[in-house]
Amino acid sequence: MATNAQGSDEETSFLNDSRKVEWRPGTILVYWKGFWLMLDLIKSIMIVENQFKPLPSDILLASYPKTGTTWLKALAVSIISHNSKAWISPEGDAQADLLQTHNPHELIPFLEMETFGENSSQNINKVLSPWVFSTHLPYSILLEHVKNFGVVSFIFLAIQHMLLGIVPEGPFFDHVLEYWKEREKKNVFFVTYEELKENPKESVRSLVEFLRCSMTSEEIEQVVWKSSHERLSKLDVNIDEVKGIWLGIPFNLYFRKGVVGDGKNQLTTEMMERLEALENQRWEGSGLKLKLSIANPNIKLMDKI
Ligand SMILES: Nc1ncnc2c1ncn2[C@@H]1O[C@H](COP(=O)(O)OS(=O)(=O)O)[C@@H](OP(=O)(O)O)[C@H]1O
Repeated sequence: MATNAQGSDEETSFLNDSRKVEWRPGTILVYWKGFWLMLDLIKSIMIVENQFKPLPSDILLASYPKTGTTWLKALAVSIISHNSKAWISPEGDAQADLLQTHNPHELIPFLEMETFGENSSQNINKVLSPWVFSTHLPYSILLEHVKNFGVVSFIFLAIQHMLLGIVPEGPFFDHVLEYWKEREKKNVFFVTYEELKENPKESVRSLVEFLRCSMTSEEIEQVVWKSSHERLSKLDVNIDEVKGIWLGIPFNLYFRKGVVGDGKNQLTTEMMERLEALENQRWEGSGLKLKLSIANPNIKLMDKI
């Protein structure tokens, strides 16, 4: 099927009969293959399907939205740039501290937002292998639509925060469960926000090993500091309201509090109970357990989706 960078209505006409909801004024979510996705995102998946062929050396950071993607991207940049020239500064300096001058999202693009055309960040960022990209897409959709996806190493980060119910890439419980089931595969590294918070050096050490990089304890400490919320949230690049915008989102919005458990302050008892019921229903017997912390106080909980 021919595709252009925008995707076409013809390609997505099969969605006409799908369930749809208006998530925000003007933004329609379509229920597709078990998940709620923005129509434009579905079009992008068609493009990815046609144009992107990952290599075994590529690395995919998969995460549910608001679970700590920005942090994981910062860690990956710090670790990988220590050992390879995956990114270079505009001045051509492979050793430059790119997190000082770039928001992590600028350095590691979302697969589903790439057009793979002449000006894509694949061309801008990828100097040498490995190419690192990220996704909020569910595992099953990637597996079905991205040729060779199975060979890519991927790191999944979940749990601390979440957006529940009818939200892009939701439902949360199903999204996380799909990746969780893959966690024992050799090319998978599954980590949670809580683990990273509780023992950052140990988690980063495991991540360094998974990425086949080598670092001393001091270097790992440096990576933890360089990628920390405390540091990044204060950098000019992430505060400056003029320069600091990516896909229409000001960079400072990626750094709210970063505190595990804060969501409890935003939920009523009834919401907590419904959440627990949903957790029991969807994760029963899986070994997954929620440590409650919800970033978005405006969540809508849905029993049945
Ligand atoms: N470096 C670092 N260290 C620790 N925590 C961090 C970091 N960067 C972002 N955050 C916190 O992650 C939350 C945002 O999640 P995401 O980055 O996944 O958002 S997004 O999906 O990319 O929009 C959001 O959590 P809340 O503050 O609780 O809302 C951020 O504060």
